[in-house]
Amino acid sequence: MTAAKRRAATGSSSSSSSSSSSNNSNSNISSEQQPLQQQHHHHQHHSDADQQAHEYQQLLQHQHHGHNQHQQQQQHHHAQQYHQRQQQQQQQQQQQHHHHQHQQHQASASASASAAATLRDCSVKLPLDILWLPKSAMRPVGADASHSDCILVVGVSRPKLAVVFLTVMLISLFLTFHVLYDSAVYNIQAAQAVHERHRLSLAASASAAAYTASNANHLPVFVKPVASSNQLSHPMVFPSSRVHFPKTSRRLPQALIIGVRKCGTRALLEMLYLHPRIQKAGGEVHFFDRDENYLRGLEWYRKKMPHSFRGQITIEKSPSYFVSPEVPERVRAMNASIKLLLIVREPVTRAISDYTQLRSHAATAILPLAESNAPGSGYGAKMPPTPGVSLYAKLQSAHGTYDNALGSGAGAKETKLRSGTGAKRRAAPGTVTTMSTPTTTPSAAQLAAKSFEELAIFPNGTVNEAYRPLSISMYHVHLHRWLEVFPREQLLVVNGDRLIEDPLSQLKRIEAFLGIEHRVRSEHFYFNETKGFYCLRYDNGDRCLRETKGRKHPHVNPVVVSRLRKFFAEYNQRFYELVGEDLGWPEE
Ligand SMILES: Nc1ncnc2c1ncn2[C@@H]1O[C@H](COP(=O)(O)OS(=O)(=O)O)[C@@H](OP(=O)(O)O)[C@H]1O
Repeated sequence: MTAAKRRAATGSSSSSSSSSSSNNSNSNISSEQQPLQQQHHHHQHHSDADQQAHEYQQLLQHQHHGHNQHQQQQQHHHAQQYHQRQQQQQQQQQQQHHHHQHQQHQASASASASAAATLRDCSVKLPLDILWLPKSAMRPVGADASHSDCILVVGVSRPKLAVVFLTVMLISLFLTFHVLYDSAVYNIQAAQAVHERHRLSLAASASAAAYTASNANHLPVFVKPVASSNQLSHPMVFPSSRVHFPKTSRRLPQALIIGVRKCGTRALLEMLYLHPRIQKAGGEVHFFDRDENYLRGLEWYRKKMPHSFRGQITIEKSPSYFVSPEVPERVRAMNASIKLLLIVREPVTRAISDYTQLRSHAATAILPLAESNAPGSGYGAKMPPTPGVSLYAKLQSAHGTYDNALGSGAGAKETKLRSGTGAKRRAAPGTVTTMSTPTTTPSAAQLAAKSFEELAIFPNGTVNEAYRPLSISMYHVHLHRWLEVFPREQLLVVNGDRLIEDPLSQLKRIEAFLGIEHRVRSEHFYFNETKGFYCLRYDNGDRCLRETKGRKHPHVNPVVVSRLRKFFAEYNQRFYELVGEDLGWPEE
């Protein structure tokens, strides 16, 4: 279209050069001469504007038939006469001042004429030409049924440039929309967070007042009343209507569940997560107890943490922290004021739970080296442990391989990461593994066949204290190392047996210990008869812990249980002394 316009714009100059070709178009002369004659008569009644429009029409028609017109002009000089008449008529009509309708025609025709003039100047400047033209400037192919007087003409002279132009426009639009959308979503989230904090502060003040009034003289042991100012130490709503939007980020944990394995560490974390001020790491990170993780540095650890708002507490749990000697110092190096949660259970029950888990994964487990390496402590051994070998040394020797023996959860992950050879080490059922003591180490199948009684008690009746499920239950040995590094006030002992029976009592203690308001309520729990445990109730549904939590334990001979309880009585006393609380575990 633009090319056609260009031709129209340069029509007058090209007319002479096209005269030779027009000579070959004599057949068209009479047919085009007639309209010119008709125009001659017609123009006597037309305004100056109409004449300009016709002039422009002729220019456009000239795009297609210019050579014919010029031939016509050359042969009959009609065009010259026509222009002379036009000039005369213009003068007459200017003097007569035509009525308003004709002035409108004049305006549109002038625009068309100026557009035609502009074509000569601007046709190469922009890839897009947009023009309003009088409809008479077009020659419709078929019958014209429309009633409008003007048409919009868009021409693209440089399609590639036009495409680039449009693409840039679209990208700009998209980016603008994206920024607006992000900002809207962020504002909504921020407003919700501010609202939630405001609600929390109101609830905290109300509950603090009520609590002080009714329970001032009945504070439970180890629970410190928490000042409300401490509960919301980072106000985010400013006095004016200006709001400081809270920002989420990954933060290093301010509290750790350090163990003990099989005492309810997962249940505890999930229950705490009911509290809006608690954020939890998804899995067990094992940062402090695995050198390959620890060497990756704190930034690696931080990136394993969930996003949290300022004022929320991030908690991670890795039960093996409790029994790993290097961990307390490493934790203190990260945060000397971190809060530690230690959940314990009656030691023999815990050992049986541990055995149950090991047995259920026996197909992928190996025997703890401690049992085969410790003098006289192998499965085939009939002798009791050598006197003089310290319990701690035995625990150390048992440590590395015990974790490899675990089939799932922390143990499974540890098998892969710590040894890197877990798969190779797995013994096929019925075969003997080729570990350091191949002749005495039983296969997984043999392991699975061993009863708890056989593993825990030697035939001579002495306790196999190097048996890992038992050695982990000697809580005071491990806790001693922690209390050498951290003050007692920084550690809370959670009663795992009570957590099973009455979760709320333990959660209230923990909320107070962490300095957060009481938000976990009895409505958050319901007892699931099928599972035999409390399950969690959320706004969007109920959830029990998976089947690996709350397994049915095998029947253990009561004589063995009694024997073990007597054995642990002394250790338990030492533990009570360390924590300053008697947990009342049975002694036989
Ligand atoms: N509410 C609820 N639901 C299910 N299970 C519960 C619950 N509360 C505590 N427990 C006890 O948690 C025991 C598993 O402890 P852990 O989560 O610490 O195990 S692990 O070390 O992480 O493998 C698990 O031990 P087992 O009973 O031997 O399976 C449970 O007794």
